[in-house]
Amino acid sequence: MADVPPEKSLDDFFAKRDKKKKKEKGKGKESVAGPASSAVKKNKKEKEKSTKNESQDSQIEKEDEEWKEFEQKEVDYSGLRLQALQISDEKEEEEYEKEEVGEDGEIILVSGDKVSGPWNKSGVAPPPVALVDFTEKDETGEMKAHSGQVAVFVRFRPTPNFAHSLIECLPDGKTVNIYYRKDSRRLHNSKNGQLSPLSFQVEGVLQNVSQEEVYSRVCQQVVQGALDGYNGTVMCFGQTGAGKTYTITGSTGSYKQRGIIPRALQEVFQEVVKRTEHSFSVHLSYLEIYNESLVDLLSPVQGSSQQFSRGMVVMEEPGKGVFIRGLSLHPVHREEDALNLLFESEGQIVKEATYINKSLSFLEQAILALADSRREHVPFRQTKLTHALKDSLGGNCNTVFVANIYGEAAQIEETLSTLRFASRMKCVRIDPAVNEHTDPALQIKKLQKEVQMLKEELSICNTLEWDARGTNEDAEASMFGASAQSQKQHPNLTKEKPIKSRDKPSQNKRQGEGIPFSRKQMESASKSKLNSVQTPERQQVTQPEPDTECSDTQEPQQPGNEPFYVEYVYEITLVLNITVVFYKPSSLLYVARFPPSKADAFEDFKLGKGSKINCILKENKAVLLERHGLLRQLAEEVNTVKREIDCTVATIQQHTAVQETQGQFLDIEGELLLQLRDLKALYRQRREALYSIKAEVNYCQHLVDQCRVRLLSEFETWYKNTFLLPEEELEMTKDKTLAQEENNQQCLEQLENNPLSDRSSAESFYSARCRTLKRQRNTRVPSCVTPVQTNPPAGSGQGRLSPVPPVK
Ligand SMILES: Nc1ncnc2c1ncn2[C@@H]1O[C@H](COP(=O)(O)OP(=O)(O)OP(=O)(O)O)[C@@H](O)[C@H]1O
Repeated sequence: MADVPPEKSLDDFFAKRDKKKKKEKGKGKESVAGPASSAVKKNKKEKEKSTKNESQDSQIEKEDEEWKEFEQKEVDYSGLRLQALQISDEKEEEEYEKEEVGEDGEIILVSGDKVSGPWNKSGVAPPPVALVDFTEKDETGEMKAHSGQVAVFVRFRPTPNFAHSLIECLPDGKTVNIYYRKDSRRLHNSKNGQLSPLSFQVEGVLQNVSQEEVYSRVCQQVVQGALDGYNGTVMCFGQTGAGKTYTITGSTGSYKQRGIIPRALQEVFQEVVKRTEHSFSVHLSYLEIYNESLVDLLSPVQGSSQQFSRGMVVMEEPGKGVFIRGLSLHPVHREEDALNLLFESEGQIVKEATYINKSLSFLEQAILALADSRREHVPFRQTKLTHALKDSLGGNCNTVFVANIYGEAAQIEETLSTLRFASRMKCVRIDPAVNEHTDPALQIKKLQKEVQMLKEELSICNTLEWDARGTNEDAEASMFGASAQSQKQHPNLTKEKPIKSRDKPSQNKRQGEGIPFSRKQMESASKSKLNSVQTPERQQVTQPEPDTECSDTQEPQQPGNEPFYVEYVYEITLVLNITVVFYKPSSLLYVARFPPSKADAFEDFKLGKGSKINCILKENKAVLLERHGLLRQLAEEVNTVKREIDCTVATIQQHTAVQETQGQFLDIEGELLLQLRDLKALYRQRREALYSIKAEVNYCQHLVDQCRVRLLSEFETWYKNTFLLPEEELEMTKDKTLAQEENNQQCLEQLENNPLSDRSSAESFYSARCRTLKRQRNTRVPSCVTPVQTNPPAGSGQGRLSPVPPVK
C-alpha cells in the first residue's frame, strides 16, 4: 500500500499511552523500592533503546495489533472512547482542533437547539451510529419525529486519477478507508505491507453517482420532512473546488445536472399540487454571510447597497428561534418563480476569504461543542454564520451533511480533514419534531369550528336516521295499513330523540365516511404551523366525501342540510435560506451583474474603505463652517461699527451746522470726535480680523474641495474595482452568456421535440435560466464599464491634508 507516514495523532496516542503506562509502572516500583539511581536509569534507557532498535519490526507489529484492537473496541464499545478522551489533555485538544479546521462550507437551510453527544478525539472515526431514518412513519402514514444523529454523506468529485492506494471505498457503500498517516515514523507495516486504515463510516458514499441519485439520497427526505412540518438542513462542506456548488446548485446551464436546490424546489411545488388536503405557502430567502456581514441576495432593492447588512440582524426569540430580522422573504407561487430568484442570486460577490475562514473555524468550534457531551456551552454567537445556523445544526431539525472531497492523492490531507469534520458532525444529535405553533385565539376558533361541525354532523346523522326510520315506517304503514306519521318527529326539532342508528353497521359506516374531513385532516389541523410572516395563499376547502353507500336512498339536500365546508388549513412554510459562506474565485466573472447604484455605493464607501478621507473631509468642513460663522460675526461687527461711525459723523455734521447757523459752540462735539476716533480704530481692527478670517475661510474651502475631489476619485476607483468588470472579462462573460443562452434555447427546442416525463419542470428551469441571462445581459452596459485599475491609488489615509489652524 502507500508509502506514507502514519497518522500523528495515533502515534501520539500510543506514545502517550506507553509513557503513561511506564509512568504508572515506575511509580509502582518507587513505592516499593524507592527512586532508581541515575546510572540505573541510564542503563535502562540504553537497554530500552537497543531493544527497540533490535525489535523495531516486532514493535511495529505489536503497535499495529494494539491499534487494531483499539480500533475494534472503538467500533464495538462506546465506553472506550471515554478512555481516549481522558488521554488527551486540553492543550492537545486545542491543537487538534486548530489542525482540523475545515476549509469552507456551503449551506442550505430548509428552515431548525442545542444538542450534545459523545465524540472521539483520538483521531479515530466514531463508531457507526444509528442514522436518522426520515422515512419512518407513524401508523397514520405521517412522518414521525425521530431523534438520532446528523446523516452524513461523502461525495467524491470525479477524477481519472483516483488515489486507490490511499483511498478505499468499501462495497457496503458506507465506508471510506484512508491509508494515510501524517508524520508517520514508518513507511510500511512489516506484516502485510499495508497501513491500517483510518475508517470513516457514513450514511452513504456517493462516488460517480448522478445528481438525481444525490438528490434522492441526500435531500428528498428532508424536503418531504419539511412539507410534513419538520425543519430541515442540508449542508455541504469541503475543500475549495471539491463540488459543493455542484452538489447544492448544480450546473445552471443543464437541466440534467441541476443540483439540490432546483430539485428541492421542483419537489416542493409538485408536492404542493399533490397534497390537496393541505394549504401551503412557499417563501424564499437567499442569505449570504461574508466578512461578518449579512447580505440579502434577494433584496427588494435589487442592485442596491440596501441589500448589504444595513438593518439585518441575527435575532433569537423564545418560541421563534433564530431568525434574520430584515431578511426579505419572497412568496413564490410556481417553480419557475423560485428558479428565477435562484438564478438571480447566482454569482453574487463574496469577498474577504479570511473572514470566511474565521467563520468556518467558529463553525468547527460550534460543531465540536455540539458533539461533545462534556461541553455545556456551545459558542453559537461568535460569528454571524454560527449564530444564524444555530437552529439548523442539529436540534429540532433534520440535518444532512455532505462532505465533498477530492479523490486525488494531492488533496489527501484536506480530504482527511473534511472526513474528520464529517465524523464530528455525525456525533451531533438531532431531535426533529413537527413545528407546532399554538395560537390560543386560533385554537379557540378551530375548536369552535369543530364543535359547529360536530353539531352539524350530528344533525345530519339524525336527519338520515329519521329519514331511514320514516322510510321503514312508511313501508310498514303501507304494509300494515297503519299510519305512523303522527309519531314521526324530526330530529332537528327534538333533542330527546335517541340516536339508535349508532348500532346499525351501515350507519356506523356513514358516520365514518360522512365526516367531511378525513382523520388525517383532523390531525393536520391539530398540527397547524402558524407563522406570522406567512399569508395563506389559498384556503383549502374540503368537501364532504360522497356517501356512496347511501347515495341511492339519499334525498336531495334540504336547506340547512347542504354539505358544510370546513376551512382547515395546514400551513407549512418551506423557507429555503440559502447561505453561501465561501468565495468562489470564478464568481468574479459575475461581479458586475448587478452593480449597486453609485449613490448607495458611495454611502457604503464613506462608511468603509473611504472612511479616513471622509473623516478628514468632515473635519475640514467643520472648521470651514466654524470659520464661516466667525466671518459672518466679524462682518456684522464691522458693519455695526461702520453704521456707528456713520451715525457719529452725521451727528457731528449736525452740530457743525447748528454752530454755523446759530454761532453756538457745543461742548458735546469734542466727545463726538473722540468717539469717532475710537470707532474708526475699532473698525480698522475688526476689518483686519475679517480679512484674516476670510483668508482662512478660503484656505479651508480649498482643503475641503481637495478632500472632496480625493474622496470622489478614490470612490470611483473603489467602485470600479469592486463592482465593474475589466472589458476583456466582460466580453468573456458576454460570450459565455450568449453561448449559454443559445444552449438553453436549443434545450428548449429539444424539449419541444422530445417531451420528457418532467417536461414542465424542465421548461420552468430553462425559461427561468433564459430570462435571467437576458436580464443580466441587458443590465451590463459596456459603456459604463471601464477596465479595472491595476494600481489603485494610495490609501485614503495618505490624502490627509494639513490641519486647519484653530480659531482664535
Ligand atoms: N460530482 C461532480 N461531477 C461533475 N463535476 C463536478 C462534480 N463535483 C464538482 N465538479 C466540477 O468541479 C468544479 C468545481 O466544483 P464546485 O464549483 O462545485 O466546487 P466548490 O466546492 O463549490 O468550490 P468553491 O469552494 O471554490 O466554491 C466545477 O467545474 C464542477 O462542475
